[in-house]
Amino acid sequence: MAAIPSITLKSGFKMPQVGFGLWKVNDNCPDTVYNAIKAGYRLFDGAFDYGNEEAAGKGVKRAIDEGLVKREDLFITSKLWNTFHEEKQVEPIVRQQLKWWGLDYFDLFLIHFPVSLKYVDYTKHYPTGWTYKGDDGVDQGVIPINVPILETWRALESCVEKKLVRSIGVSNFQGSLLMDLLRSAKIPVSVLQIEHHPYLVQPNLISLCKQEGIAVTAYSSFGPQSFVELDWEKAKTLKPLFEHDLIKGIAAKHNKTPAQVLLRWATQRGLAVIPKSNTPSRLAQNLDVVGFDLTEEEIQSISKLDAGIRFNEPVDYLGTLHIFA
Ligand SMILES: NC(=O)C1=CN([C@@H]2O[C@H](COP(=O)(O)OP(=O)(O)OC[C@H]3O[C@@H](n4cnc5c(N)ncnc54)[C@H](OP(=O)(O)O)[C@@H]3O)[C@@H](O)[C@H]2O)C=CC1
Ligand SMILES: O=C1CO[C@H](CO)[C@@H](O)[C@@H]1O
Repeated sequence: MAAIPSITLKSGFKMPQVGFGLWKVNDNCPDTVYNAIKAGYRLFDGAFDYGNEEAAGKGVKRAIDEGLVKREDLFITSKLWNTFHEEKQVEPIVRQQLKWWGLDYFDLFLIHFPVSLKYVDYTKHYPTGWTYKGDDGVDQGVIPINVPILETWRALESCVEKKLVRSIGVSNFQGSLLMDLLRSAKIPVSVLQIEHHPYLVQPNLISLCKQEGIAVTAYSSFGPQSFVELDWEKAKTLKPLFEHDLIKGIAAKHNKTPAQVLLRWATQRGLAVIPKSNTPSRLAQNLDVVGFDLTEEEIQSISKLDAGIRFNEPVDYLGTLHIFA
């Protein structure tokens, strides 16, 4: 299997181009992380919101204790949840997340969504998520607060200065908001993590990042699949990419699986990917996505499936919760 290339970030640190996503990795998370390291994964994409940072840290610790890897061989990403955007909340929660992982620094820390919500006591409601119930058992929804992104960014810059975090970035930002942040960031935005699959290609946003030297990480690379798993109606209305004739045809030509073609379509265009799998054979297969090349024509034909369909849209859930009422 071909070695995983690295992307040099604006911070100067290197990020592996293929990593392992930790959302919905719940049962046996320590073993999954340990087995992923054994299979060759070096980047793990976590978040406060995934509720499994302590469990993931156990897998990392076991791999380090057994001498499979050293800390510096790994690239650990985590994210700031929406309820910690206030300046005073940022550093304490970064320190708490490091504690859960058993680490003294994160390689990368991202603002998870450009959505600032009222602080929730995570010792009572963990993970906080989009819907949490108050002590009275009533769904309080999520409460917006007036914290500009720059306040949160400054607090993350301070975490870099304190060496709690090596590189910082954002997730789920679109072009204009990213451009606004770039005007004021003192420490560069190293990474933008976005939903990206053939039904949501976002070519202009990716071009902007390329121009600015910001690495782009694609999440939900398999499109509907990740959301069908959650029973989201919108995802069920689209043809699963694994069953799409175009993707299946290209996969057969290269003797690869549709999943590998979808990941290669992204990596060959310079994006990083972070597929998640709870299935050991798929976990291994998703790492083998840099050692073959699609033709330019194949890449273009996959990109033409673009339908501008976004599954992970907070406005959908925020609207449902009537938080602005
Ligand atoms: N910044 C953000 O807001 C977000 C970040 N992310 C990050 O991106 C990661 C990946 O995205 P995510 O949405 O989880 O999902 P993926 O796009 O990685 O898809 C996961 C789904 O595909 C299945 N699958 C995985 N590999 C294969 C394969 N080779 N063949 C067939 N099926 C396969 C999995 O099943 P099974 O597990 O059963 O094998 C699961 O149902 C997340 O884990 C998270 O780290 C994701 C969403 C939002
Ligand atoms: O990263 C994630 C995947 O998407 C979910 C739904 O928006 C988020 O809650 C989660 O944090």
